[in-house]
Amino acid sequence: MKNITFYSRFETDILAGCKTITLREASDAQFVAGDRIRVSRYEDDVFFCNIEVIAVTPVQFAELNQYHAVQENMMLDELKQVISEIYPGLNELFMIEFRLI
Ligand SMILES: CC(=O)Nc1ccn([C@H]2C[C@H](O)[C@@H](CO)O2)c(=O)n1
Repeated sequence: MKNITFYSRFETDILAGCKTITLREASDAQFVAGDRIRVSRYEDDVFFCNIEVIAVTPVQFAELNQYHAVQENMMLDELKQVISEIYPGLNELFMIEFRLI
């Protein structure tokens, strides 16, 4: 089974179903609809759930909007700040939509 990691601070939101997308660089978005993925914490690699990919869609940083913020359970300014810190200067992102399984 494929694997993806999330920073541990997002674990609670994912398990609660409040965070239903993640925005990643191309090398971290090699998934297709229907993939079932093992999810673990980035910091300690502890498994915490499985997800199914609904869709993977290119999105530019400049296009991020309220929809993306709601799906990430963040304010839009906060989301842009988080993305800028993880991927400084990167405009080409991929939105991975997922559901808990
Ligand atoms: C290694 C790595 O990049 N790990 C990541 C990348 C992104 N996230 C989170 C941060 C935001 O909530 C979204 C971005 O859409 O995904 C992460 O947890 N771990």
